[in-house]
Amino acid sequence: MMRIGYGFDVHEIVAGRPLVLGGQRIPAEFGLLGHSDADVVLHAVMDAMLGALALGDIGQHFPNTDLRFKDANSLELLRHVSQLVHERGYRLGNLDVMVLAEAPKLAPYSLRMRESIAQTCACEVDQVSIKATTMETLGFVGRKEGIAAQAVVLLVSEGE
Ligand SMILES: Nc1ccn([C@@H]2O[C@H](COP(=O)(O)O)[C@@H](O)[C@H]2O)c(=O)n1
Ligand SMILES: C[C@@]1(CO)OP(=O)(O)OP(=O)(O)OC[C@H]1O
Repeated sequence: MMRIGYGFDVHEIVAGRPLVLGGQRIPAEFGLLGHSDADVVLHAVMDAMLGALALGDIGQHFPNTDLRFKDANSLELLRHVSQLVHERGYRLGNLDVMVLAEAPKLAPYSLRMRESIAQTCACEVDQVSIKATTMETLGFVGRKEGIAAQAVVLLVSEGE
């Protein structure tokens, strides 16, 4: 049995916060606004994993009104979601992420992001893909007002 899931998230660019994407601190003169560490990549990945099993979304599992998640490390939230997937009898087949960011250039950090996700989800690095695109200066991404990420995930029944 296989299940597919899709996730999307956006966070606003602000000064004075670290930029954390895919569980990695990325050098930049700005960060992202959020209740948690605002890791838009991991948020899209978690929503895709939850969506694949019709388990709701991250806002339901980790409410942004709950002080336990203030400045939360999203890798810890991903570990929890990955555990839920295993408890339901599934494992990650593969996941593919598209990051929409005008800056910074993310390709140099892609492997490290993939490694942190793979380690947290107990899978191989080649099961995790992270790509990035600019929006060619168009829209809120193009104006450097925010960064967005989309993710698709395939989950496979344990044993298959
Ligand atoms: N934040 C980004 C955006 C893009 N890249 C890489 O550059 C390539 C060209 O981007 P376009 O938006 O002009 O198509 C893209 O394919 C990525 O390899 C990046 O690393 N970080
Ligand atoms: C991850 C959570 C945790 O409080 O925080 P935020 O940083 O607000 O991120 P968002 O993607 O807006 O919502 C999900 C929340 O569950």
